[in-house]
Formats: sequence, C-alpha cells, structure tokens
Amino acid sequence: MSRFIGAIDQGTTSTRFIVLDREGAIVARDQREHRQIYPRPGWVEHDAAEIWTNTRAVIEGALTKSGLKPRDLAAVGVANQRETTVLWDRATGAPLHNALVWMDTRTQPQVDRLVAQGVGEAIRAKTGLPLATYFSALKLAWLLDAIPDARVKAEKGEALFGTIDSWLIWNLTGGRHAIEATNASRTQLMSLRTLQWDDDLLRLFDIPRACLPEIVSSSDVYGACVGGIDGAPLAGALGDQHAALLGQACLKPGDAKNTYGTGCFLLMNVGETPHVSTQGLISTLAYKLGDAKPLYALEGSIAIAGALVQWLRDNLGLIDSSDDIERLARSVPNNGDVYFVPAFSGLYAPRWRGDARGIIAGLTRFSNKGHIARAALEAAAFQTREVLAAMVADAGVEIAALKVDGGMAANDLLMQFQADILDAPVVRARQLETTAIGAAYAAGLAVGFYASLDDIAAHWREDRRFTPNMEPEERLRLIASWEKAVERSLGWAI
Ligand SMILES: Nc1ncnc2c1ncn2[C@@H]1O[C@H](COP(=O)(O)OP(=O)(O)O)[C@@H](O)[C@H]1O
Ligand SMILES: O=P(O)(O)OC[C@H](O)CO
Repeated sequence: MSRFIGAIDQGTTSTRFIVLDREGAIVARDQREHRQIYPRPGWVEHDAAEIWTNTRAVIEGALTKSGLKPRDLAAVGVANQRETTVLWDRATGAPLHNALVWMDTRTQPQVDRLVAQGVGEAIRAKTGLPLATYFSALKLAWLLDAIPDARVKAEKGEALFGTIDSWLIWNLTGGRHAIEATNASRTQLMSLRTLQWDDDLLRLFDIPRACLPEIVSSSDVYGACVGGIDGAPLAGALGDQHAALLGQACLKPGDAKNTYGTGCFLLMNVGETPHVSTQGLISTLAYKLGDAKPLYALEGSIAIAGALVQWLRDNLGLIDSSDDIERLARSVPNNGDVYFVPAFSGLYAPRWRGDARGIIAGLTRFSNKGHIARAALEAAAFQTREVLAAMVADAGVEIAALKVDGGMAANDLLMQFQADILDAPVVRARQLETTAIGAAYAAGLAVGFYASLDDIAAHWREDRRFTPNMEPEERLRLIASWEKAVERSLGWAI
C-alpha cells in the first residue's frame, strides 16, 4: 500500500493540503488564503470557484515541494468549514452565486419570523440546533429566493445544494453529489437521530428535496479523485470541528477539545445518544465512521476568535501579521480594564443573541493599542469559559484539562490566560493541524491504512501544559467586568 495519506483542510480563511505518514507525522504541506467578500454589513461570502482553484493549487504545491506523486497517497480526506452554503448548476458545475458563509447574518429576519411562529423548540428537538443565522437551511432558502430561476431549477434537480465538503466531493470525484453526515447535521434539515433529511423540516424551510445531496458516512470511499491527485481514493470527510475532535483523539464520552481558528469551537464527545442541551449548547454529530454506530457531541460555538486578530490586522492595520499580536499584547502588563466583545455576527453559544454587535468597553486616555490587542485575545478566553461552564452544567462532567489546537492556540499569552480564567489546565497538542489530521484519520480508516481508532489514538502527543496561576479574586473581577461588557453589546442590531 502507498505510504502516505492526504488531507484537504478547507477553512474559513484558507485552504491547506497536508500529507501524513503512518505515524501521523506531517511530511508535506501547502496553504492558500481566499478572498473574504463583504457586500454589506453582516454579509460574508466566498467564491466557491476560487476555493476549488485553491484546493487544486495547494494539492499541487504540497506534492511538488515533497516530490510525492498521487500514487503515493493511499487515500485523501476532507475537513471543511461547516454550514457555508453553495448552490451550483448541475450541467455546468458553476456556482450560481457566491457561497453564503456560516457567519453571514443576512437571514436574521427569517430567523425572527420562525421564532415568532413558535417552531424553534420543534426544530431544536429534531436537529439539536437553535434557530440562528448560523446554519445552512435559511441560507439555502435565501439563495433559492434571490437567484432568478433557482427555485425552479432546484425543484428539477438542475441546481444542486451543498456545504463545502459536498462542493469538494463533487469536484474531486467528477460529479458525485454527496454530503458527509457531520456536515449534514449542520444544515438544520437533517434529523439527528435518523441521519436522514426530514420532510417536516424541508416543508418548514421550503427546500425542494431534489436539490439535496445524498448523506454519506464520515469514513468511506466516495470515489476516485481527479483534480491533481488522480486515482487516489477520496475516502473520508468531516466538518472541521468534528475532524479536530477525532484528530485530538477525543474518542470516549467526556473527552473534549477547543479549536481556536477563525471562530472557536469546543466539542465534547457524549457517546451513542445525542444529549439535548439545556444550557444553550448545540447537540451535534461527532462522527459516523463507516457502518459503526454514530457518535454524538455537545458543542459550544463561538463565531469570532482569530477573526478578531485578522480584523485588527486588515481593518485597523494594528499589526502586520496575526503572530504579531502576542508581542503587542505583551507590551502592556494587563488589559488596562479594556474589554472587547467581538459580536460581529451576534453572539453564538451559549447566549444566541443575533441582536448583539461588537463593542470595545472601558476606554480611557490611558488605553493604547497594547490594551486593545490584549482585550482581543482575552475575548476568546472569556467566551471559552462561558461555553465550558455551560458544558459542565449540561453534561454533569468535570473536564480535568482542556485539549486545545488551531492557529490561535500557538499564542502562549492567550493559552496561559485561558488556563488562568478557566482555573483549569490547558493542554496544547504537539500538532496544531488536528483538523487536517482528523480528516486523514477518517480516510485512512476507510482504506485500512490505519487499523483502528486505538492505532490513531496512539499518535496523540502533548506539546505544552499551561497551569492556572491567577488569584481567585482577580479571576472573579475580570469575569464580572467581561459580563458587564457583554451586557452593553446586546440589543444593538434591531
Ligand atoms: N499567533 C497567533 N495569535 C493569535 N491568533 C493567531 C495567531 N496565529 C494565527 N492566529 C489566528 O488564527 C486563525 C487561523 O487559524 P486556523 O486554525 O488556520 O483557522 P481557520 O481554519 O478558521 O482558517 C486566524 O484567524 C489568525 O488570525
Ligand atoms: O474555519 P474554521 O476552522 O474557523 O471553522 C469554522 C466552523 O466550521 C464553522 O462552523
């Protein structure tokens, strides 16, 4: 058998291709950012064609750099930004509109209408998801209404819906219309228990069944690849946060990880039965490997984490690169009483307040850019604390230590502050690319490259453990001020 596994990690800001060996070590890697398109306040779009072009480019880049050939890959897996909604033409394969990105808030009026109809609880009971702009169903309905003839074409199966995994599976296999189950669980159209499209939900959201893809398992051979890795089996896909759960070897109930990327997503494995949250968390599929029973997870989703660092870089020009934020934040000894609530897309878990908007609170003549940098980093930690507290209350389990990964987890200052504000150890994985690694595991398991979950669990390695070192009074003071700032952010967008 070939000696390597490939994984595409199609994230909110960039696309990567990595190649792993059997021990889980990365032997090749390439990455490209794509355009973030903001047509109006609150709207966020991606060009799906650009994403496919970048996917091919990073595959070629990684193979060229390492001198590997497609035949060296035993299989390829996909991890992807979830909920982002693509509609394309079956005949031409061309997108009919820019993709609506998960953090886009244009469907808030439709959310409000459904909330007023009182259907929120029924939807949550079936899908595990609250009514929010975050999920795909309302984005798809918006596209079907906004694009001329789209609804008619969708009813005839001539316009096809997919999340980014579907879009890549379609292109990589030369035309298979499929969606992987964890991604389908984020559309708000699938029953979490049956893992099938649900007729009541299709009626409620007014979605024609003919445009929907076939739901497939997270680990299975979907087809042979084209697009630069010709012939390699495409054998696994997972929503990126589910992939990170697998990549962090969170395989048993109670195992949890937090991924700090564009947003921040804390997932805990809850075993073979979905856990209905009473604390504002999402009940979601963890993964469905081949014919094995599906496993479920509780999730706390935070929309803006690393995206705030990018915003300081791109919109304010405060830093040149994301890494620079640590140095800027270290230029001051503390936050100087400045708090940044990054409610750019409202607030997600556990508050679900679509009416919140971003604010910086506590500014005085003393405040400087170091304080703002520090407040931006601390925002991810404060939000994580809220989500973790909700998870502990919901599931009734203590999390002894939080496993972390993602681009922002490289930031030592943030990780130490996270441990301090949680009053719990934070354990950084040696490999921060756990998302791509999880996708590689799913694909590798499907083709027998990895023998079992035990085989992959043995690959996990600790990089560094951050131990809490903050006085309780100081922690409580900081949390109280953060909560005051959050109160100020609510009710801004009406
Ligand atoms: N050293 C750092 N400190 C803080 N944030 C960082 C650092 N390095 C990267 N980031 C942030 O992490 C995010 C990239 O992480 P990544 O896991 O690649 O995200 P995604 O998969 O969402 O594209 C970006 O938003 C970037 O601003
Ligand atoms: O692109 P990421 O890694 O921030 O992940 C985005 C999430 O999948 C959105 O639900």
